Amino acid sequence: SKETPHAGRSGSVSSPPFQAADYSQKIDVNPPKGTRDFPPEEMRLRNWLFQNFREVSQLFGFEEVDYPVLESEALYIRKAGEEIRDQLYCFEDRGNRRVALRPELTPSLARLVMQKGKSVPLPIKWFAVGQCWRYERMTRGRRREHYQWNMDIIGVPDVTGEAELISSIVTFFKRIGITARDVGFKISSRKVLQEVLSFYSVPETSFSKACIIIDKMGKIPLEEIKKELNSVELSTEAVDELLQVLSMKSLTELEEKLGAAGEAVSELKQLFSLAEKFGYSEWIQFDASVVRGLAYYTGIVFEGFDREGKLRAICGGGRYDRLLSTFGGDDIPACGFGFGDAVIIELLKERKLLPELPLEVENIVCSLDPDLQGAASSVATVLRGKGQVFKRAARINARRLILVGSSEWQRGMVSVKILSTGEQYEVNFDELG
Ligand SMILES: CC(=O)Nc1cnc2ccccc2c1
Repeated sequence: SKETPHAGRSGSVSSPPFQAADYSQKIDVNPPKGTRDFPPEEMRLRNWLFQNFREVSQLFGFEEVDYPVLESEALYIRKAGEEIRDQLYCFEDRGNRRVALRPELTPSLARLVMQKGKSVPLPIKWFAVGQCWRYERMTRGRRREHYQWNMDIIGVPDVTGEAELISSIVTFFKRIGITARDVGFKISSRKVLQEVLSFYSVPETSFSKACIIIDKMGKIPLEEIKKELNSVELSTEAVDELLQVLSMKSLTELEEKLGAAGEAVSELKQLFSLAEKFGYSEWIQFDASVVRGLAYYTGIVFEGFDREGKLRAICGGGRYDRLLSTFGGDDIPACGFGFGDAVIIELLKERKLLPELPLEVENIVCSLDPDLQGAASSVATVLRGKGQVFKRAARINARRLILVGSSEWQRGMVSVKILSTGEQYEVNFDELG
């Protein structure tokens, strides 16, 4: 029997004549489960949000980068029990390669930094706004894609990196009308956990697993948390001590527990004093329960939260000094954050801060006479090309209607109407430019 020909298959097999698909059955006009379309109005809001992401990133001297949405699955195979791993949108492509739609941007950044190696001087300050994917059983009806704004600083070993990143997010919030009364940042360090566990000679491999389990606090019962911590070789004594430290909300309390000599306390104190200098102290608080749900964080971690407590975390980030070595590279200190496009829009809706973004058109050119279509096109072309005369008008926030009428046109004139004021005047076509 004749094999059905494969696309891209060379050789003499003749493929059947192209059959237009038979759409007697109407196709499903909705996008795939968990994904969104962006019709014009939604697209204007998205562009407004992303424009603010980009302008803040550039204010802080970050350069924009991007990576393929499809990456090798190997970038995300971490064995710390992360949710992001269980929900990987992965498959085998036609070349039998294991690939995945990226669930986050940081591994791609690490890959590119390694690829660039010594050719890029440090510190590297890159930002990206990219679509990320997860494959969830639709039982939860949650989205399978979202856009994430990331800013990362590579090559800065001290907490000035984290201080600058938090400052950029505060700057973003202020630009869109969010204040320190609306949101705050919970800040801690994974070195708190490390120093507690070091008292109990817990194996290094348990560290990131313990972080992922602790990140589930408040989402699953405490008994379950304790059991899972036991299962990664934490003794009951270690677990009790840990839970007691994680409930701390003041650095003074933490210092009494861990002492002032350790890196955890000294780095947090340094970060809080830098926050004073940046002028965002009112936005941040120490909260030892923050660990974040990504395995690779090694130091300071932070998350933006809504003070009314109705929404999930707005953004999150921290230091990840070991990520490059897990990819077989040399370690370079790094820190960064991710900021999703979903929760922030929910927050703006809640606070009645969504911007009014009407369709904006500078000029409307209409011919009053069917055989003046060509003339109207000439006018529109001139306006699209230069339109200097109207830039001036635009400065006074004019919205104009340019009318091409036969009598005016015979005198080489077009009439201009400032719609906001109703004022109308004639302009010589030759002077339009
Ligand atoms: C609130 C929301 O949409 N979250 C969301 C949606 N899609 C994702 C896709 C990948 C990773 C995280 C994701 C997170």
